[in-house]
Amino acid sequence: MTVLVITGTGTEVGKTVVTAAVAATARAAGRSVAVLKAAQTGVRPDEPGDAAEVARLAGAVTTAELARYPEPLAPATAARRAGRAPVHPHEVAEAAAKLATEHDLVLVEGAGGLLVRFDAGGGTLADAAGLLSAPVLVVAPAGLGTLNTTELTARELRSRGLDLAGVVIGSWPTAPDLAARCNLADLPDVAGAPLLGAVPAGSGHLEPAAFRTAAPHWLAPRLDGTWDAEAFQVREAPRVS
Ligand SMILES: Nc1ncnc2c1ncn2[C@@H]1O[C@H](COP(=O)(O)OP(=O)(O)OP(=O)(O)O)[C@@H](O)[C@H]1O
Ligand SMILES: C[C@H](N)[C@H](N)CCCCCC(=O)O
Ligand SMILES: [Mg+2]
Repeated sequence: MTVLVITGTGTEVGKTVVTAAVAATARAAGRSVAVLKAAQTGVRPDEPGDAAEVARLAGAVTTAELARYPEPLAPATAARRAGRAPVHPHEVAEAAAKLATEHDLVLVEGAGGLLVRFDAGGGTLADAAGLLSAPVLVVAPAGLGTLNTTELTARELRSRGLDLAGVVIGSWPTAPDLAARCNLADLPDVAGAPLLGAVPAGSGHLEPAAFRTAAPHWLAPRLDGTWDAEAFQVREAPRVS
């Protein structure tokens, strides 16, 4: 019964693909998994959201979404503009805690980066992680620019006393440039936490069966009730030269 909060250095960095990879890895280890998308923005009511995308790629997982706002904005802004109730951090925490009573692993995906606002009071995913005392996984881009945003995110987590489980690269290029290769060594340094995996670019477009077979090779979470960074491995990590 583990809750893992999955955030990123920003939007479109691969949180959903990484969430699917973690879910598929847990499923392959025989664990029951729930995925909670705290608030979905930028998706119409009839379209699949991030939680559905995780289920498509990872297989049988419970999905939950607390609110959906069609405009592609921060949840607080989208809720305000839609004249709808926002999602508050305590609601995210309560929903995750309930799912955790029924599943071995609960993955909570935010919207955009750590401090994106969910409500008019400035509530964020970081607040939900604090209420849950849950470890946080940070998804980061591979290339130039990622060191700054990863360190900012790590510092914010640390200043709140939150547990940074580690960093996962959301999309590792087929032909990594010098910055990407150097970042394999620099990311754990600036984050003060291990690099726990790297999902190859294009993986989100694999057939689901191929995704599920490959995912455990990108990262290896231990799912026995604790989150152990040591158990994650970057396999076949490219050499830095
Ligand atoms: N490893 C990958 N393989 C294939 N596509 C990827 C990969 N990483 C990211 N993408 C693509 O990049 C886009 C953004 O990825 P994703 O949806 O996972 O981002 P996100 O961080 O979850 O964004 P959001 O803040 O909207 O939740 C998507 O179109 C996705 O298909
Ligand atoms: C619409 C998008 N894909 C995400 N769901 C929301 C991202 C909000 C980012 C806000 C910001 O940091 O400026
Ligand atoms: Mg997403």
